[in-house]
Amino acid sequence: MPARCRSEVAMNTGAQEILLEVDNLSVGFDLYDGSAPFFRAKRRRTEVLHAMSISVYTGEVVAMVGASGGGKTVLADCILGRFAGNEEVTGKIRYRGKPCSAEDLSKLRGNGISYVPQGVGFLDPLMRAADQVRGLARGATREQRAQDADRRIVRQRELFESYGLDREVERLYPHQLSGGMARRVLLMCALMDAPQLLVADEPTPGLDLVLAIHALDDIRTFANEGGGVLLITHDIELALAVADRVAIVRDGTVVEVAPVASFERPELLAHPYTRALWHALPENGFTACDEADMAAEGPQNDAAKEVSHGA
Ligand SMILES: Nc1ncnc2c1ncn2[C@@H]1O[C@H](COP(=O)(O)OP(=O)(O)OP(=O)(O)O)[C@@H](O)[C@H]1O
Ligand code: NI
Repeated sequence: MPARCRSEVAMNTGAQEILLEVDNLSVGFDLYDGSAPFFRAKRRRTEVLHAMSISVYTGEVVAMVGASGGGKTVLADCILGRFAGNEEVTGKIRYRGKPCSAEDLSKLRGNGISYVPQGVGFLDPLMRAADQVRGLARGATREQRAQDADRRIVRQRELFESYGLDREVERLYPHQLSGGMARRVLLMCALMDAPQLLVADEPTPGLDLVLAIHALDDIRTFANEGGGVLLITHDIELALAVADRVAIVRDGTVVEVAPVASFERPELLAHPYTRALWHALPENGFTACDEADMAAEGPQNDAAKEVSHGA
């Protein structure tokens, strides 16, 4: 992992505006008990997000770190207005201060908020790489759409060049792309429409180190130029390399949001789970977490649980 991407690119110093506020979001899914015969199957509600709160300002990268199954992708789906239909959702999501319904959020997708999905299965298997990145041309008239299509070709070629993808790759279908190429195509799809907020769900697995650094630099540069990024990752080292703040997710809730600087001194970290993650970093001795101790201990410093941005 890169030592500190943040030092390589000057930080944005402009006034920050709030882009995204997730406020006390809870999500429960209705599931049917598969062990019972169909006509007796009972519906059971399982809550996977519990009063989750997180904010992202312009100019910052907020990393969301936590174990598998913690609810990070469910949160991303909610922000993108992608609901399965079998869930109950409470709480609020605001974009630029405005409370958004599921419909508002799905309209913002590609029009302000872009997504880098976790799986390469999001690519259309029947569409060539260049067309996936270009997306649909927009415009009220045929002439406007033709102009937009030309602009998209130029932008797609810039992105391909910057990500080291040859012209031959333009014509490949997803099954012909390597894992690393497919991930780059996903990232380029998200950057195509000049979003304000990027929600990136594990954008680097499958990339070699050089490309992972490139992807992180790109995410950092995007924020420095005034965008905001919610970067979902398992990898705390990656989070510390690129983010301004790190939100620690555990069992469907954010247990702590800490500025990256707090990870230099574990006593600045409020929650035992965050400190356990810190101790598990190779440079800090690689000590395994003791789940029982963490369950017994609560956060030690409630005031540090949610820190203000840029703190
Ligand atoms: N449509 C759904 N119906 C029922 N349960 C779901 C649904 N989508 C997700 N879940 C459950 O919600 C929980 C959180 O899943 P999620 O994919 O958000 O975790 P994650 O933190 O993104 O994990 P990973 O790091 O492995 O990607 C899991 O227990 C998952 O099984
Ligand atoms: Ni996930």
